[in-house]
Amino acid sequence: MDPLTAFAIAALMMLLNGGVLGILHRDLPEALRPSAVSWRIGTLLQAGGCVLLTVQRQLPPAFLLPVANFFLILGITCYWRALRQFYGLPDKPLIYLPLVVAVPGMWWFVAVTPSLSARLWIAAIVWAVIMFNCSQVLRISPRIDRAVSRRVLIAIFTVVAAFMVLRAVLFMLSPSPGSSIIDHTWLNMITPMVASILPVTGTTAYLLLCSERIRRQWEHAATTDYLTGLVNRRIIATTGSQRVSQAREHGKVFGVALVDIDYFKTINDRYGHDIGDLALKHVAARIERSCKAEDLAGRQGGEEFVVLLTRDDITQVLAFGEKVRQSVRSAPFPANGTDLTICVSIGIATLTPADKQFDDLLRRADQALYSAKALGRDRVMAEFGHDVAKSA
Ligand SMILES: Nc1nc2c(ncn2[C@@H]2O[C@H](COP(=O)(O)OP(=O)(O)OP(=O)(O)O)[C@@H](O)[C@H]2O)c(=O)[nH]1
Repeated sequence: MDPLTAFAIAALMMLLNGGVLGILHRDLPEALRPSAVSWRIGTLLQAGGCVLLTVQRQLPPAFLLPVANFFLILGITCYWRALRQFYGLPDKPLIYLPLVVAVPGMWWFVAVTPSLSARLWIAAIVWAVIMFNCSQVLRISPRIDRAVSRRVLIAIFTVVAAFMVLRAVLFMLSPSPGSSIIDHTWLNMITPMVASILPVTGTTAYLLLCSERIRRQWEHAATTDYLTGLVNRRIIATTGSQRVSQAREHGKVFGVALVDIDYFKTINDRYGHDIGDLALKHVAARIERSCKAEDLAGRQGGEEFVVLLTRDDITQVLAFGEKVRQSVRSAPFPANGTDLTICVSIGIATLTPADKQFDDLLRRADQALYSAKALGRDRVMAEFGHDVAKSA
């Protein structure tokens, strides 16, 4: 097989991948589509560049080589753009700078001062710069994305960049360098294969990156309360059961605080549901501020929140409840031009040997909360009628 046939096969594979991505991208969520479209354009441009390289014997090099390189470099620039869009980074015209510099340079070293080695170096540097930036976009986002496909893409960008530089170096070191990129050297043979790694294998890795993002979004939606951002009832129940076992194993005090906004219906009726929602977010934020890293706060439903606490002794659990109550009371929040002070009632229960499961603990915290409401609200009650504020 000669290098031109290899370029033709590579172009065909890229076209197929670009076509498949074109069909599949409609299945992606709205937020991922701009990035998928950029990736698809990148793949089709790469294919276009390879098609042009297959007909290079038929067209004048001064026209063909700059145009083919324009397609190829714009293609990888589109990958860079696609990754920036994927991670929500703003569009930056500067990403087209390598293209703007490289294409006239290519033309110069074909038409004015012909030099294959200069062209190879321009290609090597430009590809390395763009590949490096693509991997940087992926590298700075590990907290958002721990997908294996992210690491695969970084590896692909690194391999392609390294190959382009190696190709220029080997060409310079070769005792009898070929006069064009269609000579039958092993380097020219593997060039189309390495060039197709990105649009072919890279596209698969990119699609897996998208599917991992979708999976995470589903997982987040299934575990998080959409309004407050706290975990939902389901996670509280499963984590609560785990913490019961852990507390028994390590001899720690495990407590539950049920936090309920007082007269919440009145807030809704007087100020409207939107302000009610703001009040829920406000209380959620005050609770989170009072939590330690190992605590877990969640929304149980309506205007009720739950906090799972592991402490050294019971007084620390009770102190947490009082801290939350005072934190909410002391921080009015803006509602329709006025500062609204809201209060919460809190019921607290700690794990006892008699508790069989997490629900038993939750039930006793609920009874304590009921007492706090019955005694006039804006207070913390522990189980068995222990009024925290009064005893402090
Ligand atoms: N804005 C808003 N309101 C909600 C939401 N979920 C439940 N509610 C409202 O919360 C109110 C709860 O009212 P009640 O159970 O009577 O509680 P309350 O008025 O706080 O009374 P106490 O708890 O006894 O002090 C109802 O009006 C529900 O419509 C929500 O997500 N957003």
